Amino acid sequence: MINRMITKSYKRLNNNNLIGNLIKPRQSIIYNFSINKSSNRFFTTNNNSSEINNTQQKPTTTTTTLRKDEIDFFNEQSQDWWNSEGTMKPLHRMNPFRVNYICDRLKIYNEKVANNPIHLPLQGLNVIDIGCGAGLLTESLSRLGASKVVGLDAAKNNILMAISHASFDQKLNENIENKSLQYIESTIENFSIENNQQFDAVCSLEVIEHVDNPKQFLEYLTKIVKPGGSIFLSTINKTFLSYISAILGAEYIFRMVPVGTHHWNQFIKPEDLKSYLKSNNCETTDLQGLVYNPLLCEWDFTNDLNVNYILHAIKK
Ligand SMILES: C[S@@+](CC[C@H](N)C(=O)[O-])C[C@H]1O[C@@H](n2cnc3c(N)ncnc32)[C@H](O)[C@@H]1O
Ligand SMILES: [Mg+2]
Repeated sequence: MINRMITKSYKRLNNNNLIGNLIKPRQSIIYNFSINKSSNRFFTTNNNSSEINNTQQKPTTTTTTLRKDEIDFFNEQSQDWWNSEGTMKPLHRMNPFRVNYICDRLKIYNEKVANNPIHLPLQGLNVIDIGCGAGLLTESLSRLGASKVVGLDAAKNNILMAISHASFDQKLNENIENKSLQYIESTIENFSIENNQQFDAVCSLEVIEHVDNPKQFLEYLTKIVKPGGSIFLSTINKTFLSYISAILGAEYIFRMVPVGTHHWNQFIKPEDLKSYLKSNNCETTDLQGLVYNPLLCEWDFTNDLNVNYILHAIKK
């Protein structure tokens, strides 16, 4: 029932001429909305840039980390994103692990987090989720009390689905209304040029293997991290085993994700990621392997970095 309502709202948002008319390609688009609970109708406006703190009206960049084929692919997945048994099942199952990882690492490196109440570990923090999809991690970051959470994705349908989904939860709807949770349709390059704000934590999970020019992606990403702030990245290693497991196994044998989700040549070795981070003044402080059991549909941490891994880095 709730899923049908979310999909209906999402379709209404997607058909909303107001949004369609205002879209300017290659510029960040912030969606503000509220829901009238008695009629279940959305009131949406969007606003190019003025809601981002310290926004400068600079031209957007001419280079892009965006691969159009990837964005087309993810735009098509948006309606199934919150189906925990659907094509995003592995991400749904991974979410509690990565949320715990982020909180545990921040507890060590951020004084505020170390002193925060246990149920609101991110209280007082500014956090951004780059390539947020329809908000799996973004929603968790907001629920954990972050004072500002931005979910940013280049796929418009994902941003609209994220807004639709959040609006059916009282707390998240409140957070959107008071702007402590904000969704933006943009790329990292446009956002980092248009916006002066720096964040206590920048997360980009399962994204970098889908972008063009990961080195440049990280140059832009590291610019929006505060000195002493944290970066969380998760992705897939470029090994023989990752081809067998993440492509043959996950796409062709177990049909866990659609065929064509991943391209082996875009996978990244942890040494490369660490060196790109280092060249942007960021030190990797932790690297953990993640392993998925397709029979139990469960993730676990491992010392083996051959397939999936997550890392934490600190900007100096
Ligand atoms: C596999 S999904 C991961 C979603 C989310 N981070 C999660 O783990 O739940 C990758 C997301 O990255 C987005 N994406 C890909 N390239 C991007 C780019 N250059 N800039 C912003 N978003 C991008 C896609 O639209 C897609 O939603
Ligand atoms: Mg992926």
